[in-house]
Amino acid sequence: APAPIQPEPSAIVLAAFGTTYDSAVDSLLKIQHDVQQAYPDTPVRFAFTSNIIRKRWHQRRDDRDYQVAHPEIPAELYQVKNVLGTLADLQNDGYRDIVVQTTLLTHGEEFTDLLAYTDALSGIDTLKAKWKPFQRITVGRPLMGTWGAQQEYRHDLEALTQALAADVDQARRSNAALVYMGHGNDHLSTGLYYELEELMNQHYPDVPVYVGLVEGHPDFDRLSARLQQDGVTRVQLRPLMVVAGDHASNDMAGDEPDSWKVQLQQLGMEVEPILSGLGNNPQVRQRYLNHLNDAAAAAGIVLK
Ligand SMILES: C[C@@]1(CC(=O)O)c2cc3[nH]c(cc4nc(cc5[nH]c(cc(n2)[C@H]1CCC(=O)O)[C@@](C)(CC(=O)O)[C@@H]5CCC(=O)O)C(CC(=O)O)=C4CCC(=O)O)c(CCC(=O)O)c3CC(=O)O
Ligand SMILES: [Co+2]
Repeated sequence: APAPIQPEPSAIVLAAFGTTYDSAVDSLLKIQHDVQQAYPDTPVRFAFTSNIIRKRWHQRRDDRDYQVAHPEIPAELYQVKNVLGTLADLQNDGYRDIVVQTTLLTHGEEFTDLLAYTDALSGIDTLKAKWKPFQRITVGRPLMGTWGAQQEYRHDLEALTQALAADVDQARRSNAALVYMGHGNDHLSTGLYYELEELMNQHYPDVPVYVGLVEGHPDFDRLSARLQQDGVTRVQLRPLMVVAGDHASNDMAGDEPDSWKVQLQQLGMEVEPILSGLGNNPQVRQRYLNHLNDAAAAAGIVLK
C-alpha cells in the first residue's frame, strides 16, 4: 500500500473575480471573515482572477489620497494577485497543502481558467518528492455547482434557492416581482440560470421570480418580453452576483438608457434596484464554506 500522505502546513485561497468598487468590497471581506472564523489558524488570502481589476488596485497602491479616503480597504487588496502569484507566495511561506475556494457562481470561463492555473501548478513535479512545491491543491466548486457525480449541481441549486429566501421576503413585502441579474457567458449553455429560476418559482409560488443575464441566455430582451407578457408592473432588481459592483451599478441600476432599470421604467414598470451582493447574505456565505469543506475533505487536507 502507498505510504499515507503526511499533512503539510495548509492555507486557503479565496479566488474571486474581484471588483473595483470600494462599496462592494465588503461583500467579499465578509466571506473571508466567515472562512477565517471557521479556521482561525489557517491563512485565508484573496486571489482576483480579473486582470483589469487587479491592475486598478495596483494603481491605487500608489494613490495616498484614495487610501486615506478608504480606511475600510485592507492593505492586502492593494497588492492582490492572480491565483498564480498568491499560490507562489504561499509556497514561499511554507504552505504545501492548499484549498482554493472560488466565489464565482458558475463553472464558466473564469472558473475554467482558474482550474487551468491550479492544474498546472499542482502538476509541477520534482526529482525528489520533498522538493515538489505543492503537495496538494484542491479547488472548491462554484456556488451553482459543477459537473460530476460527487456533488450534484442540482443540490447546489436547491440550496441556493433556500439561501435566497430573504430576497423573496423583501419582494413580497413590496408586492413586487423579484428580478435577478446574473452574469452568464457566451461560450456554453447558461441553462443553470433557467433551472434556478424554475426552482425559485416552485419553492416560492407567491412571488414571481425572473433571472436574466448580462451575457448569454436568458438575455434582457427575453426577460423584458416575459415581464410584459406576465403583466408585471412592479419589480425589485438584484444582482445574482457576489458583489454589487460594476455590472450591478451600471448595467442593472445605472441611469444610462441601456440599463435594465431605465429600460423597464420605459416599459412603464416601477423599478426598485437593490445594490447588495450575495456576499452580504450569511446563508450564501455558508454555502461557500460548505463547498470549501467538501473540497478539503475530498483531498484529505486538514484545516485548523
Ligand atoms: C472574461 C470576461 C469576458 C467578458 O465578459 O468580457 C469576463 C467574464 C466574466 N465575468 C464575470 C463576473 C464578473 N465580471 C465583473 C466585472 C467586469 N468584467 C469584465 C470583464 C470580463 N468578464 C472579461 C475578462 C476581463 C479580465 O480578466 O479582466 C470587466 C473588466 C469589463 C467588462 O465587463 O466590460 C468588468 C470590470 C469593471 C470594473 O469594475 O472595472 C464582476 C465585478 C463587478 O461587477 O463589479 C464580476 C463578478 C460578479 C460577482 O461578484 O459575482 C463572470 C461570471 C463568473 C461567475 O460565474 O461568477 C464571467 C463569465 C464566466 O466566467 O463565464
Ligand atoms: Co465580467
